[in-house]
Amino acid sequence: MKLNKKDISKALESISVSGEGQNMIESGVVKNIMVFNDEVIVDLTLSTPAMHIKKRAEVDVIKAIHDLVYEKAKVKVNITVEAPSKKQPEIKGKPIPGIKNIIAVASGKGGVGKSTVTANLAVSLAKMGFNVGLLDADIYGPSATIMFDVEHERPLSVTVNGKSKMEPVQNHGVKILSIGFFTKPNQAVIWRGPMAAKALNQMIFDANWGELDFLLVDLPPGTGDIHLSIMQSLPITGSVIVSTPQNVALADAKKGVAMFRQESINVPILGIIENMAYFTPAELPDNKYYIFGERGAKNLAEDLQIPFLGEIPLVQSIREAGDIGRPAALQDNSSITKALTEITKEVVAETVKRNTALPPTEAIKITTMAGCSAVNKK
Ligand SMILES: Nc1ncnc2c1ncn2[C@@H]1O[C@H](COP(=O)(O)OP(=O)(O)OP(=O)(O)O)[C@@H](O)[C@H]1O
Repeated sequence: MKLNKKDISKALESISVSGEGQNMIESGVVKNIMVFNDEVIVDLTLSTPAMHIKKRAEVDVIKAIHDLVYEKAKVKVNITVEAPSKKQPEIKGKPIPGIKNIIAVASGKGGVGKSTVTANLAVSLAKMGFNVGLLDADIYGPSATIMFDVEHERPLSVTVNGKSKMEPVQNHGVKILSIGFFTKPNQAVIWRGPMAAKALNQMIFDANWGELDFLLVDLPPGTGDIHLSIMQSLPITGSVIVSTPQNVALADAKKGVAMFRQESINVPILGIIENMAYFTPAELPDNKYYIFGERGAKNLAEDLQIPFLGEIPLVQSIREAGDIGRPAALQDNSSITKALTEITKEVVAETVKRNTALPPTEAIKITTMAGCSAVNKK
């Protein structure tokens, strides 16, 4: 059987590129198609070295040609990886209409309070007048549903412009989607990179987020495959790293920084937040006990030349507030709320600085500054 190039190209249009919202032909991933009788050679250029993404691209091409053109075609797929050549941090992925800034919150080590910090940043931003979304991408231990007291809710399906979309659940002024909405409590879920990436892509691109000034993404701890998938499919404005001052946490935070700085990822780092910086007992509010060491994250920020965004003490009420689903930043005029507000202002200020230094794409413009004087800093 003699195949023709046009049919092959048409078949490849049925394959969508992860996170791009475009098909393989439109996105320019397919560099060349050669046809000799029943043999087809397809050259692809991908921007990610991740093994599972390369494998998926190859399988998708073979399947599309077999299903849509000729089931006995002999297909060969050549894949080259072209890492983005620019050294400058840059915004990647297709801008998501309506979402102005996407901030990834990462930690390296687990249990350092990344989700607690993300939840508090989200409500602080909402209190300042920003439109805020929170995407809980922590596939290993999603906790946003508990921290926002929406554990028993489920996102509804809505129709937007004829398309069915997932409506984020809303509480405390924040729109929330979490991998926790789709797993059963007490069930250990083992997500492989591609599965998790697919679920997350749906929560990002098939959700009705509406207009957002900030979408905070609570990443899983660590620096694995799933991070790579998220970073490379989303136009991430910048990342925030959370660490305790302890050496083991700092070592992992360093790996997190290295991951964001890696050439193929290259996401700007907005700064480091030191969580559990010291312990202050409620009955001795002026005493500080440096349980996990002193100034560790601050020193790390200096060493790596990354902005230090502030410190959060280890306080029982922060843990309690998270457990009852009312993040501590919602308390009126407490010293904790003030500390969290200051850190949030730093995050906004760094975002604005970052956006000024980057090309002004739709993905990174901030339009609402309501209530935030930090933006006029420096
Ligand atoms: N500053 C703090 N003061 C008191 N408790 C805190 C503080 N920060 C976090 N915690 C508590 O520490 C525990 C771990 O926090 P959290 O779940 O936010 O960590 P995490 O880094 O997101 O963990 P993982 O990503 O590994 O699931 C929670 O019980 C939380 O309430």
